[in-house]
Amino acid sequence: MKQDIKTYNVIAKEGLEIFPPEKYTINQSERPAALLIRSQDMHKTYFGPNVLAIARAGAGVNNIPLVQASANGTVVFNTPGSNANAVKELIVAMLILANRPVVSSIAWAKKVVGADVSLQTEKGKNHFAGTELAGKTLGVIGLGSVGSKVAQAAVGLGMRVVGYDPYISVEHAWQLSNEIPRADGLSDLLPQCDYLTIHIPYTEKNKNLITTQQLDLMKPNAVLLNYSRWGIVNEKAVVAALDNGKLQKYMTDFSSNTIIGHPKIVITPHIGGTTVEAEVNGAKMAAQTLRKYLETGNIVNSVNFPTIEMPFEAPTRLTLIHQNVPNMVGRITTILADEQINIDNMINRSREKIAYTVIDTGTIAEPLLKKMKDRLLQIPEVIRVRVLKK
Ligand SMILES: NC(=O)c1ccc[n+]([C@@H]2O[C@H](COP(=O)([O-])OP(=O)(O)OC[C@H]3O[C@@H](n4cnc5c(N)ncnc54)[C@H](O)[C@@H]3O)[C@@H](O)[C@H]2O)c1
Ligand SMILES: O=C(O)[C@H](O)COP(=O)(O)O
Repeated sequence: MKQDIKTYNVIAKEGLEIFPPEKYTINQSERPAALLIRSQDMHKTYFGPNVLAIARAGAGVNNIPLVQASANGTVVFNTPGSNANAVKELIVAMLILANRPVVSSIAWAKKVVGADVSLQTEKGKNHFAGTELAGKTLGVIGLGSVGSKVAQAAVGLGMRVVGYDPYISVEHAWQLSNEIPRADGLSDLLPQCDYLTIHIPYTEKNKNLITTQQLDLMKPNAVLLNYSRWGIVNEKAVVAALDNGKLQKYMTDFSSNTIIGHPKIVITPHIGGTTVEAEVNGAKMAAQTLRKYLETGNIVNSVNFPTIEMPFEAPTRLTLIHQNVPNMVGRITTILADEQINIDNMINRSREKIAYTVIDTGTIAEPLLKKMKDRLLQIPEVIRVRVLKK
């Protein structure tokens, strides 16, 4: 039977083409096997326990109720790094726009007409003097896929860059040149910055990471950029800091009624990852990850399940999602032994409260397969059992 993939938001066709029509339908069923989304607010969008997986084409997963998904046995994926270059390029543009009056000078130049246009523009350009980035200090909070690229690009622009990420991955640390010192904490970083850019996920812990106390530590006249998420920066504190002249400018991808219309705030409409290339990258990565999970049970790039990659070589594969409690493997394998089923290969991994077991076996007759699945599902801690055939 074909499996249906339900999409929300604009998903690039290059991603949808990864699902062959002989195996999949797209948006054809009320009971989809999986969802392919971008920023759709899944806290407010019902998805039933039948949904095996949700793939987020993009980085941020704060739009997905992860605890509920894990309890359902729904694996959630994202596409790390798929839009990092797009965000990096926009940050470079915003850094330049912060102190070069490009937009206002273009608007002015449009209005200068007449025979002496060249003379008039030459005279008027003095009103549009800016300042340069080279030699200024950029602080980067979060040195993941986006932040590490932003930091490297800023070094290329001649900026002095200081990074802060107490949880940096080894992979991202390798991508940073040794010209980028790491700050020990925000109180070390903030007083150094002429520009501060934030590239971290929205989590309970990161909510209001930048508020009055942190803004007070910043250099007078600094520029703050938030292309991470609404809520990481306290907007009321930012408006106060702009109004009392402490902060020069706030540039963000996230609009709200608190900041709209403020003369020192520049808002872009959440376009950080909105490039043709990033949308194609994200859609393809999400679709490939989903197909891998649906067809082999293997899990990569999940944000709520452990990574498991076991070559699918045997005729039958059982995948079990269960609570991470002692003796689960013992109870599962006892049932298989009872039913005289020989295990070819097996793997078990856990992540916080969830565990995942993959078992490969020879060919099993349908009635026995059904009996075994029913017995496995009777273990109270087992959330989901799938049977995959090669
Ligand atoms: N504006 C956009 O369109 C757009 C596009 C892509 C990503 N984003 C946002 O940017 C975030 C980061 O994206 P990414 O791809 O770089 O993710 P990532 O997971 O690769 O990197 C995030 C980094 O932040 C670090 N971090 C977490 N909490 C921190 C804290 N309190 N202080 C310092 N570092 C901290 C992590 O250790 C990690 O290295 C996403 O979660 C998303 O919300 C926005
Ligand atoms: O987290 C992300 O990847 C970005 O915020 C992009 O979101 P979008 O897919 O809705 O453009």
